[in-house]
Amino acid sequence: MYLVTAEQMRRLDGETIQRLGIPAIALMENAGRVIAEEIVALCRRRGGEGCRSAAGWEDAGKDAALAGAAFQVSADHALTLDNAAAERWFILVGKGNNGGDGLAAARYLRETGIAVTLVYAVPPESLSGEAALQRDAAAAMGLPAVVYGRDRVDLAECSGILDALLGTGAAGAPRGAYAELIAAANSSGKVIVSADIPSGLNADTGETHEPCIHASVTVCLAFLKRGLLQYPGAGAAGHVKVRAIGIPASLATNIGVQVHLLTPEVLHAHLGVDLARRRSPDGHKGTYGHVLLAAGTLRMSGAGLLSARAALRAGCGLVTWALPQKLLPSIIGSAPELMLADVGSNEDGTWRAGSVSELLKLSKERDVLAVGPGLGRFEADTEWLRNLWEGTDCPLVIDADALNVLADADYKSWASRRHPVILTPHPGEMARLARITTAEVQRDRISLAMGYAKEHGVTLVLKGAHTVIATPEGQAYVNTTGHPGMGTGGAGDVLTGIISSLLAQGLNEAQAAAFGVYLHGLAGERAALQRNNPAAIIAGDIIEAL
Ligand SMILES: NC(=O)C1=CN([C@@H]2O[C@H](COP(=O)(O)OP(=O)(O)OC[C@H]3O[C@@H](n4cnc5c(N)ncnc54)[C@H](O)[C@@H]3O)[C@@H](O)[C@H]2O)[C@H](O)CC1
Ligand SMILES: [K+]
Repeated sequence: MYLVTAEQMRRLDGETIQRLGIPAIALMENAGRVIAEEIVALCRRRGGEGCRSAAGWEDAGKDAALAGAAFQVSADHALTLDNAAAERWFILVGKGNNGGDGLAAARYLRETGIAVTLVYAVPPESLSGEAALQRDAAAAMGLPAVVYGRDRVDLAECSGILDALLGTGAAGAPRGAYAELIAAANSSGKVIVSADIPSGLNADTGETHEPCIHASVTVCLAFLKRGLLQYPGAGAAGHVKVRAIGIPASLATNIGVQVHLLTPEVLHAHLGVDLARRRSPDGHKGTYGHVLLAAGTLRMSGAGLLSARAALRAGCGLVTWALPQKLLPSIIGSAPELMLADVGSNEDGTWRAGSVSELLKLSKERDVLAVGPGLGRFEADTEWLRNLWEGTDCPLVIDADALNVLADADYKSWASRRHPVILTPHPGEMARLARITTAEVQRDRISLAMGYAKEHGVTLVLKGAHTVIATPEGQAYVNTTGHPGMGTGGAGDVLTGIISSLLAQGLNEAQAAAFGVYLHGLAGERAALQRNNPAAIIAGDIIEAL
């Protein structure tokens, strides 16, 4: 599934209308219809109607077939509601096409028997184009209408509100009547369904203006808008339903949309990942790759252990953990499946810059080098990392403290590598890398990750809610697995282990980063189910759930 910006949506809209010749009003009709369907579905869930209607329809079909009927008259199930008379919806209508969608939805809702009242944010005469056609159709159908500011309206006097004030054409914070209606809708305490995006949301960045609708459901039209996956917008959108309105998905490829929702389908069809993870019957531990991990200090030995164990659980054949000598006594025996490589250490258990020659030697017979978890900082660490960057002939995964080393270096001047680099920063580490604040990182994670990956020629995994994976070629994937309970010490170390393991097994950098992030989140979800509470999980549980 594609994620688009408002600008890309305009182009897709234009292509459909101009190149395919589908009239704009047809798209708007489809939009109105699917919005109405989602409102009916919501009313059904609320009224406890469940699947009764669906079963009834099926039975009627069966009866007709048994009776040998030549034709069958049935209600439009998606727009049928048993308790319609109990529903009264306000439709908040803006001046643009978002308002037009709302007007179309109002007509469909009225047909189900739901009482609807149009609440115009602007005088209806100011609507134009397709929205004006919808205004006239609604008026011809006799739908009651009020104009905000001119007529009295109490938004609490309804069972639900459709927010069709502002969509992808909005610019800046809602003004005037729009702002007042949004504030009134939010404080009404009524369920709110947003058409396309919550009004007041920046469709691209996910920033919420003051005020912004807080929806229970957002019926997103045609393609997911990036802002619905980025916080705080993702929180304001509630449950997001993406519904087709007649714009072919293939157009997104034509106009060069490069951001995808990370689903099994995208992993398989777009990235070419073998989700079944078949292993060859005559494979052996050498077949599945060997990870070299440089991690851990006396104070943070657990980080290395978590990465190493996660790598093994994710399926690679062998893991060698290179670690400071002082750590050895406490680690020996704690993970018998691992191979340990003593690279010496300073008195206090920290890394020695001289360990680099040993690492370079070890890396020659390994398939991946992962550096950083629990590494700490040490003297001449920039030169140490530079040597690994320039001297290793295998993919490199850089995490945690090694990212901070990188942030201090002018690494764009380092020799280019034949093999890929994957960086896995959390927002704080990303801020140091990009030399901006964490708030600036979070403002538009997708654009930032895409820009950084392209500029620096790395595959970037920007962690956090909806982790973003960006490739140097300009593709990006936004993850949906995982939950806030995974914000726990060591979860990132586990991810580094998983990604490194997948690289060792022969996946390319985009596949390993995307599939690794996806699996990590899925394992976190499974661990939360096993524990009965997301907050209770610890990093080790994620490994065991893999
Ligand atoms: N993309 C599609 O294929 C389809 C989209 N549909 C819907 O159309 C909207 C986008 O419509 P557009 O007319 O471009 O813009 P809006 O309705 O979002 O609003 C523009 C309108 O609002 C006024 N305005 C803009 N910013 C503000 C502000 N900050 N405060 C107050 N007023 C503002 C301005 O005057 C403009 O006139 C999309 O989201 C879909 O819902 C189609 O209906 C189906 C096809
Ligand atoms: K809206």
